[in-house]
Amino acid sequence: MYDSPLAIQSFAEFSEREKQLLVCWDDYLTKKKVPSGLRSLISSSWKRCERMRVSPLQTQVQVVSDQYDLLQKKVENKLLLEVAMPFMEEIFLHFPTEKIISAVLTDACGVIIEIKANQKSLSTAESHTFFQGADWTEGSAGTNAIGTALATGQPTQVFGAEHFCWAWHPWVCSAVPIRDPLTNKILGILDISGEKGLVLAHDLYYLVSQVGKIEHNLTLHLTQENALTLQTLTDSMGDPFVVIDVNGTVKRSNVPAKMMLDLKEESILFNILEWAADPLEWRERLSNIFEEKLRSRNGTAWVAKFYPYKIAGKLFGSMVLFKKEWSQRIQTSVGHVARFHFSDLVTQHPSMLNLIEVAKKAAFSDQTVLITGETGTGKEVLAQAIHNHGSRREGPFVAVNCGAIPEELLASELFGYEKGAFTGANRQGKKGKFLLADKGTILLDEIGDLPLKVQTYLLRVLEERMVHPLGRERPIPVDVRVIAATHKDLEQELRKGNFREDLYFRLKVIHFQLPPLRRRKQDLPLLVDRMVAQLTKGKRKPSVDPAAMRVLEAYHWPGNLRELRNVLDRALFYAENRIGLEHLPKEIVEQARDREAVWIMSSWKEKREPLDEREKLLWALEATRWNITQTARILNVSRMTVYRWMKRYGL
Ligand SMILES: Nc1ncnc2c1ncn2[C@@H]1O[C@H](COP(=O)(O)OP(=O)(O)OP(=O)(O)O)[C@@H](O)[C@H]1O
Repeated sequence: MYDSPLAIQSFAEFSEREKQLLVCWDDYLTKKKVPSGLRSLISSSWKRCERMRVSPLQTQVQVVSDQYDLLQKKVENKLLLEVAMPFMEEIFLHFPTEKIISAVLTDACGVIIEIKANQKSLSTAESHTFFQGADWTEGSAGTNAIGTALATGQPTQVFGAEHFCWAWHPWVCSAVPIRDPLTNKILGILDISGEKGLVLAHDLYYLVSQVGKIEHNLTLHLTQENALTLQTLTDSMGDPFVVIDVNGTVKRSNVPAKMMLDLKEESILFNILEWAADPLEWRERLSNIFEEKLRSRNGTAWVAKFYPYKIAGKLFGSMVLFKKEWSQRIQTSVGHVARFHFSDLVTQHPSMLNLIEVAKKAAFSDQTVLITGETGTGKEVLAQAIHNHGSRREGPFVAVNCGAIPEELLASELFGYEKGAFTGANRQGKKGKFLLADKGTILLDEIGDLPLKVQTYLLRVLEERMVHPLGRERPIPVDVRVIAATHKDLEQELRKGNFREDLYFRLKVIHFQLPPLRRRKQDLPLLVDRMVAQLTKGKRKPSVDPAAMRVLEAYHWPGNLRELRNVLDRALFYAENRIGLEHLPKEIVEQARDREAVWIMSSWKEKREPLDEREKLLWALEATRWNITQTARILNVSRMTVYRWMKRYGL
């Protein structure tokens, strides 16, 4: 049989085809044989329905979403909804006014998340479970344009008795998958369903062209979002990052670049830093990946790694990532002095308060301490506070980032070497970090990255309290308190064979696990206040708007305290005497709002007391900072309804 995506080719064959299809449907169900007059896309779908035990006599489909789940789905599909809605409105305007016809949008699982129709159509659709939250996949609803388009990934029209379930035989529906422009994954389905007689009124090709426009707009949004995500991501990186054009003009830079390299947008990268090589030469090299050494104005040595920035094969410039030279990077605290004290660990969180109490006691012992926690939770800050509180406070605090040192140099960096120990070694020999930390504390940061060979040396040092510099016959006694830190799950590394069990138990004599910031939200106002004070260093301290604080409280902080500090640093860079929403990265504001909206819905759910219309409206308006579109989405009504209710309740 022909396999056009269209159910019928011309209106002239309408009644003939209608009868033919009914016979096909009857034959298939009674005689169990595939009728010849059927499009193969339909016969394949019927077979799938049989396998999935869909009842051809069912009159309803599964409803998977209650109000809360539906809201979750809307939040997850926020961008799709935002982009598709204007096109659904446009389609709706083309509908014949008195006819039963609706435009719907589903998510990638075939669940309806938006519907546009006149009142009459809505009531009819309601009786056929064609409403928000209903599952229109083939498994739930049998052959239908939405489910079959999802199953085949193709634009699909399903007419009359082509529907596997008789209850939808009075209908015709057309559906087109909307795909993610970047990954080509189906994001959802746009569908028009209506009375059978309207088969030609809603041309499948019109829908295809509307979906084309939706996908185009999605590309534009994604490009903008990517730029925003990139900005937030690069701001929270901690290392300077810039994008330059082919002339070396800085087009984009993150906060660390502005602060540490004193770079401004539109300045010429090659003119403002002191380069080891002639910048003119390597301008030519921008189409390749390469590294260059340089010094910033304060004398810090950096390595800049250039990555070509190409769009569709054309070179636009370069993305440049700066890293401190490893010799400067491995030592995280400056001048072997610990800056942080327990008084810096502001908290009201019960488990943090308890941790601080135990850590204060631990500060007076010489036992090895292991500090674990996600990146940026303050592991080094805690290590410094322990050092500064105990009897070693007058001694040095040496912090070593084990993950930043090339593996072949790690042992000599930690334990030192005698003069002439190996080719390329410093003539005078080198005192290792352990000896530098004598009478003080050594922090072995990123201990999870320590190669197995060096783990063996370290275990020996811990057991013997002696170091063996390379090339030296006799070991040297050393009096060091060891604190190790990692964001890795060491037990998992142990199971994978990447970490020695004996070393693990030796290190975790006292173990502190720092909670992520999202689990100590009550500390946010305190932390913000303290960090803003630290960052403004005695200058006039800007206030933080309550709205901005609420966003900070709602955000989930994957980069923890470091990310918070970077966000505040960035905000202070732009703000004058108050930090407002406009000074926070847009992505953080939007994510926080979405989360809050979900939270509001869940608290309604928990409350279980029916809220009246005005109360619900107020909650939703508050949650979205009076954003009408978002409020409408939360309440599952149109924007016009929100305006009407606001007027009705004098809001
Ligand atoms: N209690 C605090 N008060 C102020 N700032 C803090 C505090 N804790 C952490 N920070 C900030 O967060 C940054 C990251 O902290 P720290 O380096 O201790 O985290 P970490 O857990 O060791 O991170 P990583 O695992 O990435 O090494 C610090 O540089 C500091 O700016």
